[in-house]
Amino acid sequence: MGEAPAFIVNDLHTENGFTNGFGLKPKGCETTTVVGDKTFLIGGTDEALGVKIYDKSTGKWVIPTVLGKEPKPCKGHSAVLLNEDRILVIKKGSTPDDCIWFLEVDTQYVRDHNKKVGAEVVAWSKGVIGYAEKPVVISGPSGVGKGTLISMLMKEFPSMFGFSVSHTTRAPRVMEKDGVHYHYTERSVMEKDIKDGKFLEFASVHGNLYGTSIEAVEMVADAGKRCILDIDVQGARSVRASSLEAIFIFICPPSMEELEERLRLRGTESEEQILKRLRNAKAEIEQGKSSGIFDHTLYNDNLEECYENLKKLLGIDGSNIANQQTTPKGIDLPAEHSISKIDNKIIINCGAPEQEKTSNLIVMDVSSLKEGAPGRTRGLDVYTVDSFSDGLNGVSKLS
Ligand SMILES: Nc1nc2c(ncn2[C@@H]2O[C@H](COP(=O)(O)OP(=O)(O)O)[C@@H](O)[C@H]2O)c(=O)[nH]1
Ligand SMILES: Nc1ncnc2c1ncn2[C@@H]1O[C@H](COP(=O)(O)OP(=O)(O)O)[C@@H](O)[C@H]1O
Repeated sequence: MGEAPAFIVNDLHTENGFTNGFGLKPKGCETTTVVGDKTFLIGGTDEALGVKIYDKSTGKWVIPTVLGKEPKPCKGHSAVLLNEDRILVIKKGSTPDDCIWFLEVDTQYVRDHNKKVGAEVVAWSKGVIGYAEKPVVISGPSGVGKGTLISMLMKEFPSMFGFSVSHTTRAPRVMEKDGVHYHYTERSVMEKDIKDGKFLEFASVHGNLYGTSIEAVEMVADAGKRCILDIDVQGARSVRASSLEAIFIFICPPSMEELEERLRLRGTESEEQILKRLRNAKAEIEQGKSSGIFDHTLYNDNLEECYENLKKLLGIDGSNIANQQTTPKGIDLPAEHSISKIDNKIIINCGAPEQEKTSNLIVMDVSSLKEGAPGRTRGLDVYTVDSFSDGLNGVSKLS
């Protein structure tokens, strides 16, 4: 997902315009954005979304570029200039699950490559913007019960949470499945992927390499679920320093003796591995308590109590679960909307609010927009406000 789409253009330019179906005649659903001498006309056909450029200095239209066939075209999109090189196209998806998509167009690329046949729009991104809550990072020493608590959470709220499946060089345990518990991988392969920038974080833990790929986190986000990461303290530190905004929870054992007993009863490690894990546990607990990385510490003495406390932290405990959505809700974008930009905020005006709706303005804050994996954009903060009179400073913040 999120790959830049291939653009195959065959002899497009004719006297009358374009023969590939990208006439892009103004039909009310195209938008134009001016960058210097160039006017970028963004429009859709029944099959895809495309950009056509009018060059004022030559008085000519240049070859249109296909942005992509996803989301499936349907009426209603608009575009706004993000900065001098980028146009953000806001596009309504064709199904309620699609919510809003954003496609980022690298105008520099379109300008430079508009004469090429078979070019690719490199900086093309898309994303479903929804209410997905901040990812949850869970750390703690081996045997403390992280996996057990996460399984309970995923079992009770299967549509709310998604697990970030890490990569590791350690061998699978008897009951573990490749692609479910971990992606089991060769060290050389993982090291190359790390070099290629595919990992959000990685660390050497108990003698093996572990890492969270950007893809692992994005797959959960793309499914509209809240991402759970089970990673060690070093990994948590790296995520803290990354662009991923998360909640950091450290799980502590009631005592070292209890931790040892749990590890031994689990029966998944060799004696040598158990001793190594217990040695590492002391340092991990010290760092977990004092590093300032973690927002919360939970003691896992009684499992049920600890689980209830975890749910409380995540705002899904018994007292307010009735008000919680079990699936993230997307932001609805009406076909009729207007778009404008004020500083780092893009404001989508959805018209007068309907009775059951409480808000009519969607604000996309692009001030912390960051590049994600190739072809993706992350860090777009989206929230709604009821009207301009509310100001733009965080009423009903959604993500
Ligand atoms: N930094 C980092 N740590 C990870 C990752 N995945 C797992 N870990 C940590 O690696 C440690 C060992 O995990 P594992 O081999 O499954 O053993 P367990 O903790 O005893 O169940 C644990 O502290 C995990 O939290 C990852 O992607 N990144
Ligand atoms: N509160 C608890 N009391 C007793 N045993 C527990 C508790 N929490 C977890 N366990 C058990 O301890 C072992 C280690 O738990 P696990 O979830 O695998 O830890 P981690 O993922 O942190 O390494 C498992 O056998 C699990 O059933």
